[in-house]
Amino acid sequence: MPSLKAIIFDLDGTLVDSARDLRDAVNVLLSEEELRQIDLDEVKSMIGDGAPKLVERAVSATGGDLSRLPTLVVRFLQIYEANASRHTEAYPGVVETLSGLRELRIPLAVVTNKPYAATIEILEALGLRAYFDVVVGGDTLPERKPHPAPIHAALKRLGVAPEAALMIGDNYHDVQAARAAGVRAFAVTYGYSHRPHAELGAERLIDTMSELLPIVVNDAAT
Ligand SMILES: O=C(O)COP(=O)(O)O
Ligand SMILES: [Mg+2]
Repeated sequence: MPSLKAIIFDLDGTLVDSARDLRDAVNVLLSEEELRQIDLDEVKSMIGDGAPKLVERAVSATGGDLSRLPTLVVRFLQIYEANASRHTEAYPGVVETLSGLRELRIPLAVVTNKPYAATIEILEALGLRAYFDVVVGGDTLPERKPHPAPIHAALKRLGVAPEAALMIGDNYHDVQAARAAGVRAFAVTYGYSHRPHAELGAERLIDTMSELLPIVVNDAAT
């Protein structure tokens, strides 16, 4: 990858496993609404398209009143933002990889559909904030992935052309957004993909983040 000038990471399901904190916050909301609780697998199938969509899916799956959605999303964010990093942890190999990429002086960005405030809280709590030159949240712009605008915004702030960048995500919307932005995309085979990894359309699949650094180093050497 000789021309690689920046790497853009998705957050949930790619850098961090945040499903337990999301489940717990959703369940506080659901119990306030006197709706049934959801389990970890259910919440994983609902993550990926931002907080409003997560709340909509959870309320709809548990038979709640969707006409109150805007209020419920505001309440969910209050609950979640106060507890976003209790159980959330970086996946294996993430810290070493980010540190190795920084040593190679490759600019790094996070482009996530998670709201910006919770994103920063998690990155700071896990000691990851300093690795990233740019962080774009799900509420930073009017558009979010799979729209290419958040990726374009990150690249503009990094001063890097799309063809010199690589996106890494766990979900279809990451690959779609990257494609629409003219950026290459890899996908991880863990995380919360809603469809089989082979069908994500990624140029390459990686089973753990530890695979990334050797790929970047080897490609740069060829
Ligand atoms: O908050 C979400 O639903 C997903 O966030 P992600 O874009 O980091 O996977
Ligand atoms: Mg994700």
